Amino acid sequence: MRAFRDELWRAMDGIYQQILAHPFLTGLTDGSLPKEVFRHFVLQEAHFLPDYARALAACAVKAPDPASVQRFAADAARTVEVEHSLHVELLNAFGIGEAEARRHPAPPTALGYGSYLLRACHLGTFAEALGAIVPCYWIYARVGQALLDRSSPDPLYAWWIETYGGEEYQETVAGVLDLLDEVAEGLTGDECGRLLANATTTARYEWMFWDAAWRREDWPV
Ligand SMILES: Cc1ncc(CO)c(N)n1
Repeated sequence: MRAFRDELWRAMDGIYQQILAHPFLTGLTDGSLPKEVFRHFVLQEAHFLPDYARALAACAVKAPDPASVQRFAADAARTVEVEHSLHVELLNAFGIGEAEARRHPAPPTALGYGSYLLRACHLGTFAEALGAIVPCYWIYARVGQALLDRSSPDPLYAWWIETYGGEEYQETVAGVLDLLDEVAEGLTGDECGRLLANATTTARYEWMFWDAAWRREDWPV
């Protein structure tokens, strides 16, 4: 029997290929990505990560067994503690204080993506929430892996690539994918369809998040 994860990946693969080809990511590996663009990406992350952590916590609330509750609660805590603190360091590297980052209103795509995740994880069933959250993990893990060999001549960009391409993150994601396959066994066709639709929306937002950083997107009015 084919694992359900293969079906989920098929729903995202076309979008993933466009992510890899995006000038943001090709610029990371050849080091040509302008610093102001990466700075904008970090600012978007500063706004997005707290919502992402809350969405993970909502998954913990709906998780069907104690081990899964622990997995999502731990990832929510890690998102707040590790990722946010790393990004605070990056913000400092760019001379953006935490207060300034908070003062800057969340740019449209970062706000839209975080709001969508919260909506999907709060209003959906556990399976629907999982559909929305899995691509966040999986696309970052695949992007990190794909960029790892080429890495980057820029130490800051190389650090970013190693964070997501590294073994620890890969193991975290492998655990979530095992859970996805397990959960999918008990779903109806309709539930699988809703899970996959959410995954596609998240994959689109992932592309949009990089593209928004590339354009240094802000509110037009
Ligand atoms: C936009 C975005 N998606 C996923 C992750 C994975 O942690 C992240 N840090 N940021």
